[in-house]
Amino acid sequence: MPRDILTLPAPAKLNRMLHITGRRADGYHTLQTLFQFLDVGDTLHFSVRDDGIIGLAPAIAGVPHEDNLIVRAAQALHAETGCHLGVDIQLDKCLPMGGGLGGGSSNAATTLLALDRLWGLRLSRDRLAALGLRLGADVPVFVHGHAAWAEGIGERLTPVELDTPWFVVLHPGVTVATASVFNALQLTRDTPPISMARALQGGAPWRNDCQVTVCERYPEVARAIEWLSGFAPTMLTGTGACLFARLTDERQADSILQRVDPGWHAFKAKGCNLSPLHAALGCRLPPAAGQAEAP
Ligand SMILES: C[C@](O)(CO)[C@H](O)COP(=O)(O)OP(=O)(O)OC[C@H]1O[C@@H](n2ccc(N)nc2=O)[C@H](O)[C@@H]1O
Ligand SMILES: Nc1ncnc2c1ncn2[C@@H]1O[C@H](COP(=O)(O)OP(=O)(O)OP(=O)(O)O)[C@@H](O)[C@H]1O
Repeated sequence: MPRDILTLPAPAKLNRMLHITGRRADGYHTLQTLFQFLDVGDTLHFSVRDDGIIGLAPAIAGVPHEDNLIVRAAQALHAETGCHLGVDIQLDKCLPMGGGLGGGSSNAATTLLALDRLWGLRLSRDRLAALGLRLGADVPVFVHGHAAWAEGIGERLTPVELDTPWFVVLHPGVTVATASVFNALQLTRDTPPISMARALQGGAPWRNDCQVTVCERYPEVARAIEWLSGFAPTMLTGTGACLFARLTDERQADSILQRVDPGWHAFKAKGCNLSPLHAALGCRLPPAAGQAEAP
């Protein structure tokens, strides 16, 4: 008898603002960022198996099985709990890789939450987030599932309520390696820390400290930002290459999408304060510490 299949989303995230405030001894950069989810993303289908094998299909071109964050998340649960169950996972990949939308991290978080449920592990969200942090700096926010003010390397999270506009997200067709941006000599990495309240109340304009460096190295990103800024305020997410414009309504998004350069890939999406993953799992919103309108 085939087992039941659990189907869950792995949404994208945006960094609505991103400040780099320093660099730790281990090379990782300390950030202050506002994370928000989008109502679009990848989809994963899970089916438990008894033999401990972790199957994933289709493979992602250029990412060996053992390096895939989905497989690494499942293996991390095996190591943490001694569980001997396995799983077959089917991945419907929609999000661009290395786009600053956190697709790999989101895939990992969805796997952690799905297998926690399917394997009957009952680990706390904090423990799953700590496991996830070893896989990537963005995994904890996807595990906790609420829009958040993040500090540290992105793991110290405070839930917030942000405005939930429509966005156009544009991928300018170039791949940006996160590590190369963080290693750039000219990167701004000394932005003075601000309080969460000040960020949320618009006391400092929302910007992304990686944007200048990424635009210098990738002229196509600069060209795309200039084009999209002609319609609405536009910013890089994460270390790029994707950018997003915050719109007044869905019709404006549709109108922009009709004019996008054929060499670029763009889609519309709505901001969400509760992750679509947690909505699918039936989780309630935790109380938010702060509320904001984009300044
Ligand atoms: C910039 C953000 O997109 C903001 O959401 C994320 O912090 C990036 O998170 P991520 O893609 O999950 O990054 P990781 O896979 O953890 O790290 C990739 C590489 O980026 C650099 N890195 C990453 C995050 C960080 N806070 N400081 C860093 O210096 C490190 O060289 C690291 O080896
Ligand atoms: N399941 C996965 N999905 C996507 N990328 C994966 C996956 N597993 C491993 N990777 C690797 O992780 C890299 C980063 O992928 P991801 O899509 O998370 O980047 P990103 O959108 O730039 O994320 P971030 O905003 O966190 O920097 C990919 O280039 C790929 O080599």
